[in-house]
Amino acid sequence: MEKIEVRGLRKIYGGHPERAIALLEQGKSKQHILEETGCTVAIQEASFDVKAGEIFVIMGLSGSGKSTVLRCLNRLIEPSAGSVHVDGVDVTRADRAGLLDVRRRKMAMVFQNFGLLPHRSVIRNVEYGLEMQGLERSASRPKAMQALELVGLKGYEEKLPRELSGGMQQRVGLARAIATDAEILLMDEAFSALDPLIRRQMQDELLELQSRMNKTIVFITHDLDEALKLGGRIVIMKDGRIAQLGTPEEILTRPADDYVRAFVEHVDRTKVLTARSVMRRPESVVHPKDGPAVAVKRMRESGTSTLFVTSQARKLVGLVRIEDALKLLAEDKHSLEGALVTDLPTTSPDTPLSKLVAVAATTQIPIAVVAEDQSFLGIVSRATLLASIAGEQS
Ligand SMILES: Nc1ncnc2c1ncn2[C@@H]1O[C@H](COP(=O)(O)OP(=O)(O)OP(=O)(O)O)[C@@H](O)[C@H]1O
Repeated sequence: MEKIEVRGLRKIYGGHPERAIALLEQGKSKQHILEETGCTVAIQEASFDVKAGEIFVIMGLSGSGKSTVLRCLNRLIEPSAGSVHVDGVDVTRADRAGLLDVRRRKMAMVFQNFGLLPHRSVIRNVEYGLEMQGLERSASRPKAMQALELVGLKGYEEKLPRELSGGMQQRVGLARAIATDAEILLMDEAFSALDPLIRRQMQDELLELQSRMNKTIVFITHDLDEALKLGGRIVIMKDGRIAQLGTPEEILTRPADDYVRAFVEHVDRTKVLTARSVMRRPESVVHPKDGPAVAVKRMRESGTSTLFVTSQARKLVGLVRIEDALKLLAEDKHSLEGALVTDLPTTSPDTPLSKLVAVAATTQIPIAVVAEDQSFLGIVSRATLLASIAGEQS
């Protein structure tokens, strides 16, 4: 069971949603439906799952339906059709009391314009969500203090929102959401009102916080760079439909259609793509005990002049060059030992291409991608690296 399961979600604004839905099912366009019925189709159809602990980004241009989808999750907007399950409970069927409980305990929202109460001090703003949960001041104060400390605002408790910068105000908004202990944070363009520098700083802080909090976060943005940076997975919305759902790497390397392709065209791929997404399995490897004859044969078969040597447990041992293997063969040696190059360029699978480029510049041999336990995962050759940066699709 996923944390949030959305199935067949639809939202039509206007007086005759049934007619609009019937036309939608006939495959009519948003525009046609608007002209015919006066209804705006905000969500044509959306189905997706959000996993516990992930940052799930909903991204799209203005009017694509992101905010409507987010607000259907806690029914701030009433869906016209479809279901939303949170921890297995259908929110769309919840009664008023059940719904209030979901909004107060399960999901907390962080808004673009911070949503702070101007006449309340910082700490009283953070306590607000806890008051809504019915907590006494004596119980809410320590929780609010803890949340403020987590977002780096210790010492600002008694300030008023207007005495803080935009970035700090949004930290108060975040602290208020965190203090409620809600497992799900709904963040609606939460950083869009901030200056670019502060915005990037807040993104970093959110990632850092998330590594400690492990909440489930649904984050809306119209900014692709922000989506790629924050999203474990990203939904790209277009005209109230999901154009693509995937990891940042999938969206960059395998755009689902021309719309997504055009969207991602100008992204700096070297910051998003990692060694894992461009590495290839080597044609073959050799074990140390296989000896030079086997090594030479494998290199000839695969047309390469080097071969990686791995242990039986697939750990990287080193590399052998064809000229050295031939020399061993001529000397009638049966072990690769004398020809093993062990000082190799290696990298972790999570290294971004921007860093790999620097490694590739220092070596002629492919870079070996190894896991933490030295398991050999694949290779990145200079040619692969250049092609990936240039945006050639695999
Ligand atoms: N209350 C409403 N009444 C009528 N139409 C609405 C209402 N709210 C949104 N819409 C329409 O629904 C569509 C989707 O809007 P929505 O706000 O969900 O998109 P969005 O992607 O979040 O855009 P933005 O980034 O501009 O907020 C748009 O065509 C919008 O005009």
